[in-house]
Amino acid sequence: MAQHFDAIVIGAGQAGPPLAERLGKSGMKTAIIERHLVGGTCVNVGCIPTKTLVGSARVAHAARQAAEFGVTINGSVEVDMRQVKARKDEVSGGANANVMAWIQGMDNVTLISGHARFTGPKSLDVEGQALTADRIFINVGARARVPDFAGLDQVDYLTNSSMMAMDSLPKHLLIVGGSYIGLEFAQMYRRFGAKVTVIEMQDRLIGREDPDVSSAVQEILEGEGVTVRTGAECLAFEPGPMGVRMQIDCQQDATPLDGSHVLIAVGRVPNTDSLSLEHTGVTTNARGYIVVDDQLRTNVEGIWALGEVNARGAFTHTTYNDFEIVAANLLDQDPRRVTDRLLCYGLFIDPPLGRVGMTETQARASGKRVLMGTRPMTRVGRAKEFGDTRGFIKILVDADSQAILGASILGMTGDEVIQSLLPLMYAKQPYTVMSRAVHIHPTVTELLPTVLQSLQPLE
Ligand SMILES: Cc1cc2nc3c(=O)[nH]c(=O)nc-3n(C[C@H](O)[C@H](O)[C@H](O)COP(=O)(O)OP(=O)(O)OC[C@H]3O[C@@H](n4cnc5c(N)ncnc54)[C@H](O)[C@@H]3O)c2cc1C
Ligand SMILES: NC(=O)c1ccc[n+]([C@@H]2O[C@H](COP(=O)([O-])OP(=O)(O)OC[C@H]3O[C@@H](n4cnc5c(N)ncnc54)[C@H](O)[C@@H]3O)[C@@H](O)[C@H]2O)c1
Repeated sequence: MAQHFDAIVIGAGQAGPPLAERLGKSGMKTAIIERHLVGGTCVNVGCIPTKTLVGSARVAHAARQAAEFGVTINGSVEVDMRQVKARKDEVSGGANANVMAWIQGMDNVTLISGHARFTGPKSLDVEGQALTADRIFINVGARARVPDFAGLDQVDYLTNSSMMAMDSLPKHLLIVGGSYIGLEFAQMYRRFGAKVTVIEMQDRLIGREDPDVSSAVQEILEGEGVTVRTGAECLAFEPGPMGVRMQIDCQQDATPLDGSHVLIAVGRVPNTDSLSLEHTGVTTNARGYIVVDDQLRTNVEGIWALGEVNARGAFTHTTYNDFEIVAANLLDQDPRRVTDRLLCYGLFIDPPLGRVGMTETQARASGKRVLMGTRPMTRVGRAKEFGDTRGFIKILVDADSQAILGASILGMTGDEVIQSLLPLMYAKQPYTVMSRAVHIHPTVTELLPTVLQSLQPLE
């Protein structure tokens, strides 16, 4: 006999727990099913542990630069990778424990451990346990994509998940994929003291960003001793003298690359392949992501998909916003929509890249009349005072509506500074609101009005 619930949430990532809480509070008998660790990717193998490692790496970097700031460290700067990992485990483990305690304290919510598979549009099997529900919310996330590279099965390789168990320093870390995951690991391991080589298939790093952002990021990484190989189209692996031997280029340069470890960071695949979705009629796209409408409903009545699995966002904040959208529509009679959301994210190298809205490339392709303002961080007082003038600010404005279209801020605190543009963009106010506003000195943000006062038409 199946156990019946008013609502079932599959996956306790970034949308599942807050949604289960709201559903339970509204009086619905709710179950949340998790097959591994509550908190999902962000808490256990994504944002939280990686940013904790970025924090350790930043201190190592700052300690090595101490003399430039007139600070003497007697003795060499050493990184104890076991302690680095222990600190990461404490922060990430603490977050996981908090999510667990939160779920266990929810009214009307039962946590069920195990892997869920659909047996029908309103029924599930969780390792032999039959469950039914009137409403089912899919929040199953994604995992590292591991392509079928020649010889990869002959070597030990790492993904963002298995990297979390590292408590020693690789001699030479080879990172396949020069995008968000690859670059954050590249800089942090270089700062920990490893030799690092990034191997990217495209002709530049972070191909979604503007070319000037890609080259400035490459310069930052190379300036710290990371080796970057772009245009690497023909990869093959075999065991080698250091651990792994890689063939990168089959045409021009046949010299193999020897590394002690290899990290595969070439994108994500959705966890829909083990959900038995064929029993539901839910539509997925060619890459396996669930197709949803603007309010996150699938094509099957009573089934929603939230978070990375719906391909409408690939970040923790977009996943959490998915929860807000579903809860607002279902429980608050508030018709919030995905298309109300503005794109924003960070790349947490140091200094970080903050991004909102359109890139320059997208603005040029939009057909709009576009104005652009830029400023190198070498002309930002705060950056000079704090000794990090790498990067630049770039803001794009619609010449006709005066709306801010997008921005890239690569530079110290760029991930924070850029967010001061967001309320203006959500409020659909002209850039002049900001360019006329007085900001605090000496900060990076105080230069945003200056940049906006020097807008020029895009050529
Ligand atoms: C290395 C790394 C760094 C990142 N850094 C950032 C960052 O700095 N900022 C940011 O915004 N984003 C970052 N992200 C992205 C962010 O982690 C994800 O976008 C976010 O966690 C997605 O949340 P989700 O709830 O959709 O999925 P997840 O967090 O993956 O949660 C899905 C959950 O569902 C469970 N599950 C899957 N299938 C089943 C099943 N059949 N039955 C039961 N349970 C199931 C999984 O075990 C998992 O717990 C990072 C990602 C990675 C990999
Ligand atoms: N700061 C953040 O918010 C943050 C940090 C890490 C990850 N994430 C999320 O995780 C997602 C996945 O990140 P990612 O960096 O793994 O993937 P990605 O899809 O952003 O980039 C994959 C990279 O690998 C390259 N690549 C693909 N195939 C290759 C091959 N055969 N050889 C060499 N290079 C190859 C691509 O050209 C691309 O540069 C992102 O979309 C992002 O949303 C976010």
